[in-house]
Amino acid sequence: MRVKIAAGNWKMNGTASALAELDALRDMLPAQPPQVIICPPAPLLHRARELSGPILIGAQDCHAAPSGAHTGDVSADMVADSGATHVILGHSERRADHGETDADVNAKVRAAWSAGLAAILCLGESEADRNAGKTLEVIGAQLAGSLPDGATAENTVIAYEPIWAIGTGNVPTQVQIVEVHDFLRTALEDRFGPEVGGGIPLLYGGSVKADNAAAIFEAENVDGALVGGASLKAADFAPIVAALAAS
Ligand SMILES: O=C(CO)COP(=O)(O)O
Repeated sequence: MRVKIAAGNWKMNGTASALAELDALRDMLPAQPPQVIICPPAPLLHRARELSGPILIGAQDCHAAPSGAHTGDVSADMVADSGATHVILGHSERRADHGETDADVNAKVRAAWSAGLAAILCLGESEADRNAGKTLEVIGAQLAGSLPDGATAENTVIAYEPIWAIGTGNVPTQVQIVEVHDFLRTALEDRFGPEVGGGIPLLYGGSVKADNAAAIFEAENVDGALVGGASLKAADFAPIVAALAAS
């Protein structure tokens, strides 16, 4: 059985006072929680890990190089040294804001694996791609280009995040979610074999809230969610964690 994962991406939100939400979330976890991962901004990683208890901590990016003259960047080793176990890579906001290509993301995933981190690899089509009927083509190319050989169920999580659904309240239909997740599952099984490809968790991300989470988690190949806005407050995120636990 695949691991279920509720991951929260705080993006560029939160200073030290926001860690009270992490503390509160710990107390709101269900008796049999899924894997819960909170990804705060980099300056909070150490302190987040100190108080997160059973909640795992992830970063939102890492550099592909192990060290060197890269002002402002953070290496995968530094992320691991903070106590984090995961790193989000290839998020559409980084692809847009920092011009990250599939090749860049591929190199970052390899750096993450070398540091012992699991990569949460994000893929997603734009609204124009979808309207042009190119969703699966775009997702397939991103998967092939961004995910290196060597992926396993332990070192990789894939998050499908349609760009037009992020922060907009526009959630895809269940049919659209199922189509992409089934496509990703088949692509992973074709490339890595049924055991490895069948074991890599697939998350949905984009406007997941307490009131739509349970329906999204019904799909066979949806193993959890990568949540932005609704992960910032424990009171908003805890019901999503509970819905996943009950799914
Ligand atoms: O981008 C996301 C998570 O990485 C999704 O963000 P929202 O949940 O705010 O739409």
